[in-house]
Amino acid sequence: MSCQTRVVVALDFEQKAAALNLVSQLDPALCRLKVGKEMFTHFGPQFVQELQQRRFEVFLDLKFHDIPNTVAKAVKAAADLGVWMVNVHASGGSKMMGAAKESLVSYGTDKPYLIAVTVLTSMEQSDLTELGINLTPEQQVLKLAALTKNAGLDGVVCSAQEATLLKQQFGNAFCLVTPGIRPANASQDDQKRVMTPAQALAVGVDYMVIGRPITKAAKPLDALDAIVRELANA
Ligand SMILES: O=c1ccn([C@@H]2O[C@H](COP(=O)(O)O)[C@@H](O)[C@H]2O)c(=O)[nH]1
Repeated sequence: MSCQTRVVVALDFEQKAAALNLVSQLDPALCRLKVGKEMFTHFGPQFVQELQQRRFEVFLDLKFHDIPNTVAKAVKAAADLGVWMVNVHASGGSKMMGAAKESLVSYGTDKPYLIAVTVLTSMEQSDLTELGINLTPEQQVLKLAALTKNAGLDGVVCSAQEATLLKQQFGNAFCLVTPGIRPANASQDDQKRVMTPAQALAVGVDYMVIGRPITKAAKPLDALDAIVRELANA
């Protein structure tokens, strides 16, 4: 996998025109795009289709978390939309994840990657404690990743800080998708478990989701280029 295609640009914009202005300057051979709750709620499946018509592979980041039947149907709808990757919350449990996986069987090799969110990268120890979880973020990620692996999903969303442990435990084919990527000196914003692109590459991350360091930069293309160069030189 080339270093460039590890980058998934998170399109979190209020205005579709602003998102498309950035997209029109991007090369689908060099990055993928992520559509999350904000833009999907504003602009719906049609926006995903517009990106796909521009030849981008899309990660639909809606983090489904509901009863098994509902999640299975939502995941199937994402597959019908032709997305490259879709996700659910691992904390929805094995039955929910198993139903999601089952809903993709009929798509054969055309199915999207199905991954599960472990512990959000914006969360730290105190956030888990507040929820009554008396484990470290790393222990909780490991627990939810094991559940995900046993349910037969393709991988997890985690932070790059857990990548070494997860690759050791579950092997290289278990896909690790990591938000919380911040170039050195960039603002962390609300992210807590962060790493730089070069550090994330070194610990074996498969895909890096990067939003504000690119989309809020004065020159977004220069910011993306700098990240791509950092990865190429790592
Ligand atoms: O644990 C998670 C899961 C998803 N996200 C999403 O990734 C991007 C990150 O954007 P930045 O601007 O680079 O912080 C965003 O769309 C989140 O919804 C995450 O950050 N952490």
